[in-house]
Amino acid sequence: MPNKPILLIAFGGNALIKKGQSGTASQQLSNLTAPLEQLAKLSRDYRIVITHGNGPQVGNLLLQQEACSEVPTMPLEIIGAMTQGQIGYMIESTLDTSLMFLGIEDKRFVTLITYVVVDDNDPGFANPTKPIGPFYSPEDADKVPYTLKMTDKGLRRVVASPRPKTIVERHEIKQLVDMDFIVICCGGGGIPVIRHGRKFTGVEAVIDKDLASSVLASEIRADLFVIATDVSGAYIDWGKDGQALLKSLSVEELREYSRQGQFPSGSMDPKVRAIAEFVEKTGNRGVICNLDDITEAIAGRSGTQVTRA
Ligand SMILES: NC(=O)OP(=O)(O)O
Repeated sequence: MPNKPILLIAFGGNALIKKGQSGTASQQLSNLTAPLEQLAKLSRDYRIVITHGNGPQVGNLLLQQEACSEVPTMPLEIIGAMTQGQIGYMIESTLDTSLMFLGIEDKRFVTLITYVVVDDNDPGFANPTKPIGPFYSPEDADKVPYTLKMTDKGLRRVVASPRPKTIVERHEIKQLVDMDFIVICCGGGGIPVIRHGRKFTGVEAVIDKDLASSVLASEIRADLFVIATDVSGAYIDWGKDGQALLKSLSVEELREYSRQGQFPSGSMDPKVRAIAEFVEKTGNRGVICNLDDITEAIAGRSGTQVTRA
């Protein structure tokens, strides 16, 4: 119903493949079960948009493409589009099962191919920062023909990641949401495109899904923006003896911790910036939480809760 609040929830691609897993289809489908059972229940009270990352999946598909010389290798934005179908299918099939078990037979859902406009002069093209694919040992660094960078979780291949400016299908997404479809979109941060008037051209990059989700959440005026990941929220002094979960704070306080460098640049800081931008633009609540705690976090009892005041 149109009067239900709009919840936009973003799942990390890393959260679909847990630490130590290779990322088989059955592992990813199994990892989706707990979050989607929660979302199926929440669909009674919220209009829902699901976005998702693709870092591990897009990197794995790229490796498969590069390993085969018999057929042409696709450019990165087309591989990103493949992950929208791949992960969208896994989310749809798991959601369908969850809705069926709850006896919610009339709920409709759809996965939408989504373009996201970027600027062709974005500095992200010259300085690759987006980690994709598997982790590498330091001994591998000299053996692979692509750029590796040390992230807070380990050594990974990195690709260009321009900032998202606008979501091309935002009106279609809003209309589907208002019809109470659960909409799965903006997969992998969206397919990066440059706009030339009415024409869009794909560019080789992977957009940060948290930043793209924040743009979409503001553009469709979501009432609540949740980033669900593999940790319980944003921590200060992460990895140190006194590390502490930030439970409830204002957007100014969150920005100040970010300025102090409290959040790792390749993982938590983009989530913090995405939530801060949404709260500043809309005045609505933003939450960072664990994938298993979505319901509790939406109720305000778990995760990091960020508000304007
Ligand atoms: N595209 C993207 O941000 O993916 P991850 O969330 O998997 O890093």
